[in-house]
Amino acid sequence: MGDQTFPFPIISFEPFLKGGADGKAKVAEQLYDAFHTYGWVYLKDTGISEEEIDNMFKYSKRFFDRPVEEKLKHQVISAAYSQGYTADGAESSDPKGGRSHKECYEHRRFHNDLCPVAGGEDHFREFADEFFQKCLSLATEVLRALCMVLGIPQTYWDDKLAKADPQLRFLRYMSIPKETLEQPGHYRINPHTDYGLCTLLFQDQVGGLEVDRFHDGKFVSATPIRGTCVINVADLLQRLSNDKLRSTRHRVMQPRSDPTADGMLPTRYSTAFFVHPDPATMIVPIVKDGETTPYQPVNAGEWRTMITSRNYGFMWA
Ligand SMILES: O=C(O)CCC(=O)C(=O)O
Ligand SMILES: [Fe+2]
Repeated sequence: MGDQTFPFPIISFEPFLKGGADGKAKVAEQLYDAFHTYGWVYLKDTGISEEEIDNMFKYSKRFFDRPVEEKLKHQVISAAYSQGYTADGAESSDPKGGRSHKECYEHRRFHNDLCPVAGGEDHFREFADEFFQKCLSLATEVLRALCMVLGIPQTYWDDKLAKADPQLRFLRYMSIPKETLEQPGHYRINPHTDYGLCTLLFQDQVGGLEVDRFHDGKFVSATPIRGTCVINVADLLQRLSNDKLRSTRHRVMQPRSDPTADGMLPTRYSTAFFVHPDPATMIVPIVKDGETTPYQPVNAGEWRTMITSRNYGFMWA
């Protein structure tokens, strides 16, 4: 299947942020349709500008350009506390043991001790706190929009997000030989679903992100579009919505458009914001009349620690 036509909806969020009741309802419907069909949407006019995104990537690059010994001082040390740096290949959600060639820096608003020291040379921590807040505001509005179509009160998320501890993840996919990625089991990031409520994703212009839109193993390119933020449903929202919203598999491969002249893949940067609710939240499926559910209620905090331990497992084995 070629993807000449862009395979995902691009939705302006402005009518939700600034419009009246009709505008809000329309955006909520559009989001619901996209999340129901694909689990995946491109949002524009999010309130986070192109300049702010460019600036965020500058901070990210400066962080990853630090010497590896320094980055390792901030290494993630516990699953309940997934905060800090993971080096190339250190995290993988592939049950078959696939290798993901990336480095990450996870920033959270609580338990911040592993963060690079506040006021450091480029004020990375202060910057990350600020960007985190912008992402949290946007995510809160997106989740509120979904209340309108899921038939739950607008206030539903208030207590679940007040003490929520989402995760802002800066990623760098280092430049590696194209040949390396062509070996079986090697990825920039292996196919996976995210495991919080939803994820905001900002990507640079390199490309390579792919999505299994209809859960049939046929991945299509989620091409970068400047100034947009990709939003995807993750496992907890799928459970909560009793499968009405789909947590969609995705991966990062070599960009389809490329092969580089010297056989090296270009460095790629992306930044994800994984929206996890307050760890005390119970995720109880919303089951409408006449429906059944395959899901038991789960505690969001235990769920997160369980999956984080699995993904980072061997670091602490
Ligand atoms: O880098 C990307 O575009 C995707 C990252 C991702 O899927 C993740 O970190 O869960
Ligand atoms: Fe992901």
